[in-house]
Amino acid sequence: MIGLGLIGGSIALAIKKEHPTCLLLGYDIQEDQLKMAKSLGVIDEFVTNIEEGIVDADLIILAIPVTKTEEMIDKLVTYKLKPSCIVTDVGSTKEKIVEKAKAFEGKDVTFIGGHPMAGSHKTGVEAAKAHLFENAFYILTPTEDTNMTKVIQLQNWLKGTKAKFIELSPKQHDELAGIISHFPHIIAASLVHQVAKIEKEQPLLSNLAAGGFRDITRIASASPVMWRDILIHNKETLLELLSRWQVEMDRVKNLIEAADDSSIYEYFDTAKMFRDGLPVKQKGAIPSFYDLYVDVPDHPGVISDVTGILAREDISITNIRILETREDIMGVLRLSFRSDPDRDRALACLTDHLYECYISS
Ligand SMILES: NC(=O)C1=CN([C@@H]2O[C@H](COP(=O)(O)OP(=O)(O)OC[C@H]3O[C@@H](n4cnc5c(N)ncnc54)[C@H](O)[C@@H]3O)[C@@H](O)[C@H]2O)C=CC1
Ligand SMILES: O=C(O)C(=O)Cc1ccc(O)cc1
Repeated sequence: MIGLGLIGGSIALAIKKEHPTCLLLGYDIQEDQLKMAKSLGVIDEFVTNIEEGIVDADLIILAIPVTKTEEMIDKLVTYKLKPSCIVTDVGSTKEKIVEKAKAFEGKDVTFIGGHPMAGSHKTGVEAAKAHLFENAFYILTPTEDTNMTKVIQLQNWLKGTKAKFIELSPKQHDELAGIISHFPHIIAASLVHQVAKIEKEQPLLSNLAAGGFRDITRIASASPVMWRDILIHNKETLLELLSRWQVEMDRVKNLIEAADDSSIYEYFDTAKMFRDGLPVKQKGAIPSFYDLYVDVPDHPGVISDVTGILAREDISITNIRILETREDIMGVLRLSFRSDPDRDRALACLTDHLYECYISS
């Protein structure tokens, strides 16, 4: 595993769960992440020299920022890898990476681009969870020349993620991920900038910034290094989306200037209908889509504290499960709810009580 942050760590845990006898070696430019990964049992051993780690590897996973992934591919191409080795990545963009990986062609190495479509605004191996990708889509971008046996082998390595594998072309991936993931991160950061600027004249503002503002800007707390790289990689898609967004904002501006009440109502109503109809809310969706994960300290009474908070708010839990509790580290509670709004309310009130909560899709 090259890169032992949130995603590398989570994938390593998921692989180890399904393939307990494999030897999992880790490499990272931050030695403290490596030591932490080893002491948390995320990897078996770490190496401080990449070549030493990869020489015998059946599978190499790149879990580093996307521009660094390109640089790493340049480096790996110059090394002698084990015959039949699979190289994959987890980067949030695919076109540039898959293009770069064409350099493996003609060698006995298969590169398959990958992107687990779940995560969090947190970084670092301490935040890694084996169940992070459960029920999430995991996009693979094999090319026409990719041997399908290798794709199946890779899916088998990654089985413990419990993700749903789908295949897309790198171009389609970047367009879709641009719309539903990359662009919202720009909007979230820009909303925060707007508040930060106005706060200079209105110091009360950030104290008042609660509820909806916190919900919509959670992702602005994500890693600036990672998002800088994603914007650089997906430039064309994002510039196109920004142009469309400006048109959309002009439309809203006109509606407000004209105090056009029925059109303003329509604006919110059609957005609500579309959002409420997103697949996670369709009947028959897997109930675990309404799961909420809560980090809890490993001490007695914590479960009744969490359930008590929800009971006082009249929020019903349909299932509760304790995941991966080990001594001395945080445990994780998986709470299931009947609906998305119930889960949203639970997230808000548990966060108010200082519990770290996250949704894994
Ligand atoms: N954070 C998220 O929610 C998701 C992130 N991704 C992708 O996963 C990749 C990793 O992101 P995270 O794990 O979230 O970030 P992270 O910041 O938690 O971890 C990245 C790790 O890579 C290491 N690193 C950086 N450059 C390196 C290099 N040249 N060689 C070795 N190690 C290096 C860092 O020291 C760090 O430990 C990124 O490409 C990101 O686009 C994909 C899905 C979700
Ligand atoms: O925190 C969130 O909700 C995210 O959006 C996580 C995320 C970040 C990057 C990805 O490529 C995929 C998922």
